[in-house]
Amino acid sequence: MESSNVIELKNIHYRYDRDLVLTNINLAVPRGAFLGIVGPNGSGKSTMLKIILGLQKPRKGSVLLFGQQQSKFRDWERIGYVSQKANAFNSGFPATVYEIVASGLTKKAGLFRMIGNKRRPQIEKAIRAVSMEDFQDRNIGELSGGQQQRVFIARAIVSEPDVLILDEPTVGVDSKNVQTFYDMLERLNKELSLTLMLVTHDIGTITNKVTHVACLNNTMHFHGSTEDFEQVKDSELSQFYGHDVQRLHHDHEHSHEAPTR
Ligand SMILES: Nc1ncnc2c1ncn2[C@@H]1O[C@H](COP(=O)(O)OP(=O)(O)OP(=O)(O)O)[C@@H](O)[C@H]1O
Repeated sequence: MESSNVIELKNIHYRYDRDLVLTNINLAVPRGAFLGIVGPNGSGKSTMLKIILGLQKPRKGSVLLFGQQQSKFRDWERIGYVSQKANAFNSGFPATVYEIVASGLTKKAGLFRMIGNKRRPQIEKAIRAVSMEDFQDRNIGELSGGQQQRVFIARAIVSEPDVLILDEPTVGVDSKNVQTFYDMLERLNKELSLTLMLVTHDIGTITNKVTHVACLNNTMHFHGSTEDFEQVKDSELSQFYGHDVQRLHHDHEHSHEAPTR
């Protein structure tokens, strides 16, 4: 039977040149989880994602994907990825939303290979999943940063992966749309049973969305369920970040409290 963890890192060490960027990293992502990875700038978050994706090779430790050693793993279409700064198009970029999403089906062949009409329902389903159906024929460069990011998520899920990995997807999303963006991710996680792994600085916004949290600062300071994360004291978090952090609490958290009188 396949492992219940879709991704596992065991005792990972990584350095680019001199200093260790990642030390003794252990992480297990259960099937169906929505994991938020937080940490200060330069703490190794993107590097950890690149190791999972096989783009960087760790000095020490092992990576398991769906229970299989990464070196033997071939089903890369099961893992969708949207990199940082994926949405940096200028207004003249000559491709429509539909074409960009369709290109997710021909990753090896490049952006503009023609795709037959029989794939149309699959492409339209991915566009609907990110609520961009009204913009299907628009040029990508004419959309806001947040809308472009949705299109890149549709491109990453059009091949129906089991896991979607996102590196800071709310960069370029204006603050009033961040919440609806996370609502959409929560919907993808629940309705499509898509395991989500997301690097973010929005620690306050994510704690009422994600099921698991990982706090990384070269080593793994915390990794566990959101309920357990709620028990981590704010003072410990500030210590780990090196500055004050604001953490919003669950909306429902106080509604269960007994009235004081
Ligand atoms: N290609 C590279 N060559 C050398 N050092 C690198 C390279 N990429 C990243 N680093 C260094 O590795 C460390 C971790 O970088 P990484 O991008 O993984 O951090 P991050 O947590 O994703 O940061 P941010 O939140 O700023 O995106 C940083 O000190 C960075 O300067």
